[in-house]
Amino acid sequence: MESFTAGLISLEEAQQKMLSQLTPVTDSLSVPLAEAVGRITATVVTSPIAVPPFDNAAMDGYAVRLADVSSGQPLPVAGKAFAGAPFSGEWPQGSVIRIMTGAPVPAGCEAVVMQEQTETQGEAIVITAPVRQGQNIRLTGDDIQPGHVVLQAGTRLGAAELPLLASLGIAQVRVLRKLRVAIFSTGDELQPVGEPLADGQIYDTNRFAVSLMLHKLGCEVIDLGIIKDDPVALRAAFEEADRQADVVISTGGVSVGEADFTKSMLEELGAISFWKLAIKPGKPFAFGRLNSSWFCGLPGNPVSAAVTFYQLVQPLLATLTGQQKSALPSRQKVRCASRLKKSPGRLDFQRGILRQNAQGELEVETTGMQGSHVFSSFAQANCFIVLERDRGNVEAGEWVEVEPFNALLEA
Ligand SMILES: Nc1nc2c(c(=O)[nH]1)N[C@H]1C(S)=C(S)[C@@H](COP(=O)(O)OP(=O)(O)OC[C@H]3O[C@@H](n4cnc5c(N)ncnc54)[C@H](O)[C@@H]3O)O[C@H]1N2
Ligand code: MOO
Ligand SMILES: [Mg+2]
Repeated sequence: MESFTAGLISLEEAQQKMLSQLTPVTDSLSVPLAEAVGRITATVVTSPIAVPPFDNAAMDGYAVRLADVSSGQPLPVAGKAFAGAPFSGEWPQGSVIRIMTGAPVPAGCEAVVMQEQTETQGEAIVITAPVRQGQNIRLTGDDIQPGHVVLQAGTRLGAAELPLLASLGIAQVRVLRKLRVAIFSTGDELQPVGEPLADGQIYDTNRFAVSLMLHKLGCEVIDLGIIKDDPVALRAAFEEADRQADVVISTGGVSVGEADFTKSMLEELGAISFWKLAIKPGKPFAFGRLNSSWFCGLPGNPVSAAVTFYQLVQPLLATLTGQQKSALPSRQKVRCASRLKKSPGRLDFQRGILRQNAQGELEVETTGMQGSHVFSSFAQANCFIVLERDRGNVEAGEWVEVEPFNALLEA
């Protein structure tokens, strides 16, 4: 292990230290379903009704009584039941009711026979297959009973959850207030996108990336812009961000250079929880507490900023909103089709393309240059290749762990 990586804390230790300090927000509001996409439930949601709300037919066919069927005689059709227009008349013994899928079954119905298992004889039908008690009847409440918990608190509402609530007639849902996240990037060299570049300047990638990911995660973003590498300006930005936000995220200036003031500012205005992790990229990530907000100092290199956002800020925000499903991504082992360069000492998040090879097996290939300033190879990737801290170079054909990107990084 390289000596200058010896004192770095592991990603797991950092995540544990960070997440164990957090208390989820509880302020909530009630919003209409159509405005709830991406929001997080503040309470459990229970069903006000049974689903299905009445016994109904699962097939187009005939509602029957078993005693009538056993006679084997042709059975006259005594009426019709449609979804939305139940049969309401008298149902004479020795007859059947024509019924459509979703229609309430008439009182006394013991089975629904699908029409393909019948033959018509004038005004009557003959059943051509055995009939079982209860067949093709969807019973009241067999999906959901009234009062049943359909969503836990801390559930992100998306295209599966919101239609479920709609199916229960729930028009409003109680959700957590949005987290307020203040962001700024630091660096004398940074220009906002859309401005011409002067000598020595580069475009501000990180604020754009961080803001975009925060919006995707349903946060309210307070964008404080680009802050110069100047302690006075930086202090003002820290204080303003702390006043306004639950979480403050800066990028850049978190290493040890002569224009890197982020860590000393955090020490001066708050308290550092940890700094410097055994991960690559993202080593100088800093986490701590300001007056009334949590602070994450992301490294300036754009891939480092994106990786630390993904691996640390994402679970932080999930925990602050009490989310049940862990935001920590899952990993799997696949064969690596490329040779990978790696020095022991840090857990490496290389960028890869996970795909099926000609034999139908999953394999991963590198996206090429892996420097923490090389955003182009990040943009081609669909997964991280996660290489253990002590591991050295990887030869083609070796097994590696991959972590497919979740929805945060996918289009
Ligand atoms: N002597 C050492 N030097 C460095 C170390 C170290 O351990 N010892 N760590 C290196 C690592 S690892 C990283 S990562 C970087 C982190 O640097 P900072 O967080 O201090 O960031 P800056 O110095 O401000 O910038 C680094 C790099 O990234 C560019 N940058 C910054 N902000 C943006 C932005 N918003 N958009 C696009 N690019 C940005 C900046 O121009 C620099 O090129 O430190 C290493 N050094
Ligand atoms: O940790 Mo730095 O992000 O290796 O480039
Ligand atoms: Mg620096």
